[in-house]
Amino acid sequence: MNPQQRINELTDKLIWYNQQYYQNSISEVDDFTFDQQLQELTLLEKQYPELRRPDSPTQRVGGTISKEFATVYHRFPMLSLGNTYSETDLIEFDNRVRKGLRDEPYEYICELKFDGVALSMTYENGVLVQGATRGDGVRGDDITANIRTIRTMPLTVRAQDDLPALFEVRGEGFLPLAEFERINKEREDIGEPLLANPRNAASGTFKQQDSGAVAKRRLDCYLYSFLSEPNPDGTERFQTHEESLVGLAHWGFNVSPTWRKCATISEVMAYINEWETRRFDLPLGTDGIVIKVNRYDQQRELGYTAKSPRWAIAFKYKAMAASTTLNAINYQVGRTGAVTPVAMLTPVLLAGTVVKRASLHNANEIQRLGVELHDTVFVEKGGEIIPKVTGVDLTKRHGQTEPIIYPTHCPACDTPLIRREGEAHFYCPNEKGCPPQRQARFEHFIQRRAMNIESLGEGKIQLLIDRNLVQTPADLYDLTNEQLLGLEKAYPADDTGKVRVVKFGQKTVDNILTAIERSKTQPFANVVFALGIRYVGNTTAERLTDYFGSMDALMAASLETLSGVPDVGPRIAQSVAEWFGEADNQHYVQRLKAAGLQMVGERKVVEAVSDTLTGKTFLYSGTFTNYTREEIETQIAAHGGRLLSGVSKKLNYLIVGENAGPSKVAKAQQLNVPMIGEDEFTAMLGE
Ligand SMILES: NC(=O)c1ccc[n+]([C@@H]2O[C@H](COP(=O)([O-])OP(=O)(O)OC[C@H]3O[C@@H](n4cnc5c(N)ncnc54)[C@H](O)[C@@H]3O)[C@@H](O)[C@H]2O)c1
Ligand SMILES: [Zn+2]
Repeated sequence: MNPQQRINELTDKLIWYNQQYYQNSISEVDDFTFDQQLQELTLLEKQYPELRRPDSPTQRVGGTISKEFATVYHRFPMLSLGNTYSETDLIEFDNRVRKGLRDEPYEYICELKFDGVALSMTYENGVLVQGATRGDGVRGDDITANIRTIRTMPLTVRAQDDLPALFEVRGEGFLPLAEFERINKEREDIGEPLLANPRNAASGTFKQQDSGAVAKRRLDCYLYSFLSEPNPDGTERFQTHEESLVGLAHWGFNVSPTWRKCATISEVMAYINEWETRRFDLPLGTDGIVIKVNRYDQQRELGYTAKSPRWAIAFKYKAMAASTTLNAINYQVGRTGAVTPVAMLTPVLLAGTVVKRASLHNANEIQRLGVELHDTVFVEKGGEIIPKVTGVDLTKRHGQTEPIIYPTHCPACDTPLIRREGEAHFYCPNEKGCPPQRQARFEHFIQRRAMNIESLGEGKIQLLIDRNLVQTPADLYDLTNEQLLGLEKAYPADDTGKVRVVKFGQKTVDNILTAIERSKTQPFANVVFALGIRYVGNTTAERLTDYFGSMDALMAASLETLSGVPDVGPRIAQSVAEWFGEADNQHYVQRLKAAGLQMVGERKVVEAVSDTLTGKTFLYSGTFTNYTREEIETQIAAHGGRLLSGVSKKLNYLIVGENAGPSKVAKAQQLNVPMIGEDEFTAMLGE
């Protein structure tokens, strides 16, 4: 391939990766591969400057702006950072800095490189007025409503000291690891595809239209930069980056306490080494460290390239990888029947912990990796807690490897597996009889957010199932003291090496029976969630119970009615309708009802006030001065109107509030759906 062809190929590829990464929050390749290709392109362009394309990704910040949000122009451009994976490059960086500053003394501030999304927040007279993404560096997306959901982000800065009337702070928005795990656990629970990694999840979340949905994911942000115009007398608010970090923290901004001032590049190296493993104890993913010249006057002296400051550089850690042997694959069956392959490995030390298993995601992934049994594989730990298999060391492949034959039947109950249209996972369809699915169904039922019978956890359920005392969760309500007292079983050692003994003494039995009795007072929404209908998580359960008010009404609802419930899309509606359509499930619900569980909502069904809105359909978007979300819905229902879940030809009115979703507004315009404000709506009620 000649240089021109290679330059074109790399340019096209990198543009495509950038687009996927910044627009769709998808990583087509790992960062190391991306950075290597970018590096190769940079070198080629240096060698053949005349071949550099005007759209080259070496010349611009990779992000873009989107149509869904209003565009904002940054007062100060938001740049990228030069990056390196090598210590030699760092020493060269240090040499360039020394030369650039003509041997004047200087210091560095080292920070962790947080792996999330760059955000910029503007404050006017101490009030947060705008939050934006980096976009292409010059223009970004206005995501103020989403940024307001960050609990640690001050909406107003109440400082005693004189604040500049206008200033900007910048930082990295991220999804804390614990939150990432929680969301994925919940998604797994209700059969949703899992989020790939915390960085892409954060970036996808910040770009959602519905800030209510954003608020449910507890995003956070670490601030690392302060910008304002100089004081009227020409002096700067802060003289150094260090002062700005201290100042930000003092004003109540969330500054990670992990930064450190370093006098020399060897102190920087020590910081790098120290955090190479310590970073895994932090509450978020990090992928390196950032080194910045401390004094602002020196930063100005060093200046910028087209894309990044010359006074800073990112040192990136190569993903922590180890190589080991793949001994076997364990196929685990989840609550919804999804089969997940887990790699069983010869134990190996990785980022300070011994790793014995790693995720292989699904059948496609096994095929993509081309991995065989007894291969030497690479395992990596990224932001996530569970490491993953990322490749095969083909140089170590020997004659004894065996192709992996993906099971065609459930490893637990031998039912033929099925694959649904467009899904990567295989499923065992034997929901009721498959042992792990049955057990998971019980575990779902007893969890705190459902019926809260957690005293049955840790193997006790398994024993009840093993002894045939319960078939479905409804059987729990028939258990007696005599049946439970004295039950005992020793379970063989698992890979922790401990034999587990499950034993039902009188005290345990009392606790269990009390918890079962008490579960009858759990709210109706918890009962609906406990049923374990695919795609019905806590929030959806609440939406359904609010809307229908009783189990009878919910069971009788048609697919069409279900689809009209706010936040319930066609996919969920279908799943709910199918579930209640099965005779088995109807019988199950009847038994729970007979046991005395809550089958009606506590919130009373809305009382009719008038029929002024009868026959009219509504949808609202944004926030209102005189109504909360709930109140506006109540008003619509109380006056006989109906709420729709999306903009369509069937919609009569879109009620538009502050920060209304631009896509809804655009669609309403396109379909000629009248848009009304809050006051017009109030007038329609005729009150
Ligand atoms: N895998 C892919 O497909 C793919 C595609 C595009 C980009 N990428 C990755 O993204 C990188 C390019 O992204 P980039 O231009 O945002 O550069 P970058 O992420 O390497 O560095 C700049 C960014 O670092 C962040 N940052 C985190 N902590 C910081 C701190 N303490 N101080 C200052 N900034 C901090 C800021 O968001 C800033 O915008 C690439 O090097 C690559 O690794 C990957
Ligand atoms: Zn099965």
